[in-house]
Amino acid sequence: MLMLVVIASGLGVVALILRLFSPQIRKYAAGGVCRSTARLDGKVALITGANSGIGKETALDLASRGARVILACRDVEKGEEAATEIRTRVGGAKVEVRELDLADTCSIRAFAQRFLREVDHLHILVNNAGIMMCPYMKTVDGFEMHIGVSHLGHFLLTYLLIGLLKRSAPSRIVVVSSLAHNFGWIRFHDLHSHGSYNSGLAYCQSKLANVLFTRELARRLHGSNVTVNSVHPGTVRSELMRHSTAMSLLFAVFPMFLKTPKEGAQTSVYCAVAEELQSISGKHFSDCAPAFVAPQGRNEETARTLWDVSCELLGIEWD
Ligand SMILES: NC(=O)C1=CN([C@@H]2O[C@H](COP(=O)(O)OP(=O)(O)OC[C@H]3O[C@@H](n4cnc5c(N)ncnc54)[C@H](OP(=O)(O)O)[C@@H]3O)[C@@H](O)[C@H]2O)C=CC1
Ligand SMILES: CC1=C(/C=C/C(C)=C/C=C/C(C)=C/C=O)C(C)(C)CCC1
Repeated sequence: MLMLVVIASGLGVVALILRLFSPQIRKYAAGGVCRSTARLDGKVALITGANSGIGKETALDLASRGARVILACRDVEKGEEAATEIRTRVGGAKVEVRELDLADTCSIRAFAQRFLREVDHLHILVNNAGIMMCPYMKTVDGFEMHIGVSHLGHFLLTYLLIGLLKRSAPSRIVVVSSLAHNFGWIRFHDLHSHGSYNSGLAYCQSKLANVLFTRELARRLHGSNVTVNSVHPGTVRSELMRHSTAMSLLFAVFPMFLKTPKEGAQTSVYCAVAEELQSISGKHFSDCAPAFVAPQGRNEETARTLWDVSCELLGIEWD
């Protein structure tokens, strides 16, 4: 009984301290801000998963700088709602919605075909869409959902659009990864978790794949005036936690530690527009500053092997 009283009082004290210091914690949690005032008039930006969270706020920011922004969403209705909100918040915003399901290579190919037919330039590609800790699921093509959407889907999309990005240069690719890449490793022997599945590890693997893809692509794009950098957006209140009750609870109990989606979008925007990053490629950023990359994210051999395996799985040749 006494133990329970001690624990309850302890928790009460912690809650009180958190409440007292909430404004300070919020200020710290908000993180870095993109200070660039760069305009994007005449530029075209494409953002995947732009109907919610970080993607929507990234779209809003780029639209407010004058860019024509294409929201690539798997649910067009949700995309249109986001576009309407952006038009309301940014007068004269040039936003369009197009259907793209990264869990289906036919959808990715159809999206790219139409995009290449109808859009002349592409200056900014933000590979933002992602899914976290879902129950075991496969994409239409039989890939495990995390690696299928976050890595393989974006790999194919980038492959199909790379010619346009090169013709539109200077252009930039931003890959939204995560601090979670630190806890991942690429399971080449069982990339799709047929043997055993852990949703957290599957997420970490997909985010590590984002970092490795960024570095290998940067190496291959050297001299093309197309740059690619990866990003950790911070811990952000969004719909990403929808599959994890534990995470949702943790986030509900400690809201002051979380970034808003707008704060979470700052590093993506920074990598997309900052003048000082014009020729920076293959790097990882967090809070609008260079960030630590785990050793497994710096391994060139792993990056090359992942590249080859990805090409094979997608049935493409990309030299
Ligand atoms: N929130 C956080 O704390 C962190 C987020 N990140 C990364 O940030 C990125 C954005 O996440 P966030 O904004 O937080 O989460 P949200 O869940 O709010 O946004 C994810 C977006 O990805 C879309 N998406 C999911 N699956 C597919 C698919 N098959 N095809 C097309 N789009 C798809 C979702 O569409 P729909 O709405 O239809 O499901 C949604 O628009 C992710 O890559 C995530 O891993 C990284 C670190 C921390
Ligand atoms: C422990 C702990 C927290 C949990 C942080 C977590 C669990 C972050 C997860 C980040 C993710 C999922 C990144 C996505 O890529 C809070 C809520 C900050 C509050 C303070 C204590």
